[in-house]
Amino acid sequence: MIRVIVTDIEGTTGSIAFVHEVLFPYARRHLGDFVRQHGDEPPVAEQIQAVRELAEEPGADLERVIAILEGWIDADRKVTPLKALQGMIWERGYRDGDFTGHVYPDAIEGLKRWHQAGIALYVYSSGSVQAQKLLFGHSDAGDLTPLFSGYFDTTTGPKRETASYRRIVEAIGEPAESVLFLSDVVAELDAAAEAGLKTTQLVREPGMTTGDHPVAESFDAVRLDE
Ligand SMILES: CSCCC(=O)C(=O)COP(=O)(O)O
Ligand SMILES: [Mg+2]
Repeated sequence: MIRVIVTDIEGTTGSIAFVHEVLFPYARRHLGDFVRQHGDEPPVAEQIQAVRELAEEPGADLERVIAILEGWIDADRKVTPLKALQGMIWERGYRDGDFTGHVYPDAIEGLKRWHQAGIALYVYSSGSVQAQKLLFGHSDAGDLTPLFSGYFDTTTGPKRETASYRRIVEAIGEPAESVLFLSDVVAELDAAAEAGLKTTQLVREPGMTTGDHPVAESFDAVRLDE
């Protein structure tokens, strides 16, 4: 019996286009100014130092750090310091009303229905926990954060590694087989299934690569009894 649902964001609760055509370009546009203005503040300084370590360039000055981060945005690297800084930058965009978080109508309804039925809902995204809370807190349908019991990001581990899902299940405190993971990416679902979770792939676009997981075109079609 499914007691917990853990959901991916990009391609699952919301569109890939929103992330790649709105969020990433906004972060890229504001990255340089943000790092120059806030680089001395401890939460930002910590991530700048993490960039130097991850890039193995301990002597990188601020402009070099900015260039490394811009390269990582362009390559869609799911690395923690970039994801943490993007979350901080998006905060202003949401606050100023430059955009709202895209969530598919069927996802909004599905999340509300499952929450109402007593199923605990969690998010697992490469976007930082701050970014996740911002997206659902400033969604097209208003504040959806009361629906969620918790959030996981790359500080728990990469989404394509089985160990990440073992950590999530341990943190949630439920048996793996009572946890359903929703994602559009087969490699993420494979890793979750390897850890014993139930899985369903969201196939929102025709022609997407599928694997050995149940598929659903929308949250309406997600089965909890498979
Ligand atoms: C939290 S919204 C931004 C999502 C993001 O930065 C990203 O890289 C998408 O990752 P996901 O794991 O949701 O596919
Ligand atoms: Mg995804």
